[in-house]
Amino acid sequence: MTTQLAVDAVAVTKAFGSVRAVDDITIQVAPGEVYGVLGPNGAGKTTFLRMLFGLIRPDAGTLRVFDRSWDSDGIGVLDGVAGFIEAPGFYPYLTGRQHLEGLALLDGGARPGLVEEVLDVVDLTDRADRKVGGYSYGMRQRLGVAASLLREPRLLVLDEPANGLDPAGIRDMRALVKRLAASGLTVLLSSHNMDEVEEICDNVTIMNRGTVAFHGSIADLRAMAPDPGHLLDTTDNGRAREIGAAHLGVQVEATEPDRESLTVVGPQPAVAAYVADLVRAGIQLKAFTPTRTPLESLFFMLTAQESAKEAAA
Ligand SMILES: Nc1ncnc2c1ncn2[C@@H]1O[C@H](COP(=O)(O)OP(=O)(O)OP(=O)(O)O)[C@@H](O)[C@H]1O
Repeated sequence: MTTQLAVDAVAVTKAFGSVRAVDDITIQVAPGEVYGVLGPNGAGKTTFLRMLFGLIRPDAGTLRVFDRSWDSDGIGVLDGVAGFIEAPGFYPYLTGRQHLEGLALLDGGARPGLVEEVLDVVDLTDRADRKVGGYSYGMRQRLGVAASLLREPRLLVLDEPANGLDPAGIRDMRALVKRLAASGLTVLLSSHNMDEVEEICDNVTIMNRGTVAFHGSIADLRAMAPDPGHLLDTTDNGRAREIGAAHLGVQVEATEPDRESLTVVGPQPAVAAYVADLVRAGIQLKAFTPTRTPLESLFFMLTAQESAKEAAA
């Protein structure tokens, strides 16, 4: 028995003039999973999602959603699919509830109680009768998700849902996506934040300049991640470097460009042993802070190398 894929995009390409925004991308999303499309600005994430929603057509490749394609099924592709590209738009003078009731009417009417249900899911019940003009950005994003849920979708597509949110808004949005995923909904989301994708996704495609830089599970990604790095400043950085040179498993170097502090890279136990040796040698730590997380470093490595090559050229 074959499982019908929620999204089955094979060798999809889209160019705008000389820019290949999406270049031979294959993305397959199984039902029930949370799939992340991760990449820096301009990687092609939104272009891919716009093709999925039929807003633009691919130049090449095939794109099927629950086994339907734009060519053979037209708008039927979007049966069971909901979401938004970039930020959802609302009328500031209408309340959250009025928006949802209006949208439900436009969509042919919602079953009784559904508006209340989706308001509850996105945690907006208390604010439902306030005008959207007074909503925070995070509340508007959540209202956008509520509007999508009115269609009772099987697949929810979100384009950088946490973009522009403050830390509390980011936390709430991630919690919401996790709740939706736990309810069995398939979620495809784009992001440029590695932590976000690690926290909420099962599988990920990392895009860079239209192409796939990595494709696989979050566990595979973690296995590829480099050792964590720390910025270290001590009362005697010269001696700290010498002690580092004698320590197997850690790399201690002057931090570029000013070389005033040290960068320590290595697996956590080796770094802890090195720091303990510094203390034993009477060297005091003035600063010891993590630089990028291992996954952030990996994301940077996967996506920055090509950009750096182009900049150099
Ligand atoms: N309608 C368009 N016309 C011309 N170029 C476009 C168009 N849409 C996208 N592009 C270009 O295609 C590339 C990919 O853009 P896209 O918006 O898909 O990236 P993204 O990964 O979503 O980035 P961001 O995180 O900034 O939204 C960029 O170089 C962009 O300038």
